[in-house]
Amino acid sequence: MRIDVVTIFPGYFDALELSLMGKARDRGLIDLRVHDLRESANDKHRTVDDTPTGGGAGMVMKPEPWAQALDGILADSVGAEPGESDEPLIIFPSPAGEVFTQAMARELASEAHLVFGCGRYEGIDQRVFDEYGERGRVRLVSIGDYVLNGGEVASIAMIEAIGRLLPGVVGNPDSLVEESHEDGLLEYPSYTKPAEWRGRRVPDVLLSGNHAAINAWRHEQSLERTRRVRPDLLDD
Ligand SMILES: CN1CCN(Cc2ccc(Cn3ccc4ccc(-c5n[nH]c(N)c5C#N)cc43)cc2)CC1
Repeated sequence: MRIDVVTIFPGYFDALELSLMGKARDRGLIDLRVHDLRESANDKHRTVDDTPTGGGAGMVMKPEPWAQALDGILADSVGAEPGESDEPLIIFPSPAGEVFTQAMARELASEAHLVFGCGRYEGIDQRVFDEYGERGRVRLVSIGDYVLNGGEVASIAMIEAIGRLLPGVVGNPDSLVEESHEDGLLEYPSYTKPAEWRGRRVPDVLLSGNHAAINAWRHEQSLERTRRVRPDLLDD
């Protein structure tokens, strides 16, 4: 999968050189390209923002630098493999977006080419979304009901959630199956050695070697935790 990121803070994405994402890049499973939006601003001061038309607080990101950056990426995008979507999907993190979920991560993991447009200030001129929404596929996506200062942290979260689902990225694919939200439930509690720690014992069933009983206990624990913490996940 090719992933392009457009941002005025490229340094945020150094985090994706670490751990599993870094290994996936080294192995060619993810082709991550980070673009500094200011390099697409042609004035002397590399201006990317201006005051909101109609008044209001803060600044809004100008459309021209975004168009130069996105046009360059789309022009450079190659055809997809059979079964993959042709056009790159442009994702703009936004507090006004559809909420990112594990199901969306799974859906986006089948894309050949994703582009993340990281806004800052009070957001991006609406005409950028209109222009690229008419020309191709655009989704505004939120990682949760709270306000961040820009789209970078959200993009890193989504890239990690999507990237870890790609074949070969996570060592043992079985570990992707029993995770929170993968089966619609929260994950069961996990334990390791020692069997007793500060007087707290690991549940006996986990030491029994009875895998049917262990699986039943784990499913019940997932259900109980989901009922207690996220009853909304159990609504039909
Ligand atoms: C006139 N209006 C103008 C907008 N403000 C609201 C507002 C809009 C954006 C920002 C900062 N910001 C800029 C780009 C950007 C991208 C994503 C996110 C983001 N936050 N939370 C998530 N889950 C996010 C995600 N994903 C935040 C971003 C701050 C305040 C109201 C008044």
